[in-house]
Amino acid sequence: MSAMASSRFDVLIQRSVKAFRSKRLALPPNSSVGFVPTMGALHEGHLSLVKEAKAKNDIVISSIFVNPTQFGPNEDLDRYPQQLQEDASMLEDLGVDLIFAPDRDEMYLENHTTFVTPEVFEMTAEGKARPGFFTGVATVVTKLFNVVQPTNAYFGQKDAVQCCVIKRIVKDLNIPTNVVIMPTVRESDGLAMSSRNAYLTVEERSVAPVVFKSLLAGEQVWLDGGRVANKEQIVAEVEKVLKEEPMMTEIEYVSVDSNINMLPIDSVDADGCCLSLAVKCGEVRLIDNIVFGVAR
Ligand SMILES: Nc1ncnc2c1ncn2[C@@H]1O[C@H](COP(=O)(O)OP(=O)(O)OP(=O)(O)O)[C@@H](O)[C@H]1O
Ligand SMILES: CC(C)(CO)[C@@H](O)C(=O)[O-]
Ligand code: BAL
Repeated sequence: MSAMASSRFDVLIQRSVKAFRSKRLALPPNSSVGFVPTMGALHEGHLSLVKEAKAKNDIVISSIFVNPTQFGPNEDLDRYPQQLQEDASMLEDLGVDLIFAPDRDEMYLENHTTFVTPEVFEMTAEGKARPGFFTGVATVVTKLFNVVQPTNAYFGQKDAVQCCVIKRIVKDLNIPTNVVIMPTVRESDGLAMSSRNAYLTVEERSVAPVVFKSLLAGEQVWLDGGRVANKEQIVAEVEKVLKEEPMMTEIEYVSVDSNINMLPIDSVDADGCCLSLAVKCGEVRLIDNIVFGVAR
């Protein structure tokens, strides 16, 4: 993250835990605090979380931090999009009260050794695809919660397993924060908004909506079967639709799981499921999911 040598956002953005804490302590006592953690490069998906936080809380705080511990060795940590000034401007326009945007060294002191590992979620399809990812997420979110001390924290359904992980750490570690999950915001052609969509070429972007279309085709199998279907039928339909698009170069997984905890289920009855996938569109990894049946 580039150094912020004196900008008009100096009051809004706090870069150290110490400075942030003194601002946090100065907030009116008993104010409800809504918190939206992000990695920046904000889009309407993030902003939907901020708007909800604004509507339901006295104070809104957002964080912008590209968390190194959740990136695998061959992932995009060093080229993850960064645009702190633009992000701060968008958050200011929405009435965000404070932004916590620490440097890596501020969040992870030398010899940092304590990690939060939500082991069971390593068994999810996304957990298997990104070993260590959920340990990185759980660790940084625990740290952020300890710094920010939010009343309510807002996360997007697009990252379905992440939502389950956060709910679980809050429960397991007695963190006094209410976790709110918001629906996935999509482009008009159905593509789930994501900061990494910026990596797509024009051609890739034009075919990327097939991801959402394939999920809907999977749901249709379930609907056509009278809201009962075996997982294999659903997965086969999703894969068929994806394979019709040559620019979808690799299907990492298509998975049908419990819509409560994202762990595998045997069959998909009227209680529904979460149908999720990860694919490579060219070199860009896209994830998406839909829930059918009972809402999460
Ligand atoms: N399309 C979306 N709709 C709703 N929430 C979203 C959407 N995209 C991201 N979020 C949520 O915003 C929060 C911050 O996510 P993050 O900064 O990683 O953005 P991202 O677009 O998911 O990035 P990436 O492309 O790296 O996955 C998370 O809770 C995430 O689930
Ligand atoms: C929750 C989060 C901010 C933790 O780094 C990140 O995983 C994200 O942006 O979804
Ligand atoms: N939105 C989840 C963050 C990540 O993929 O690293």
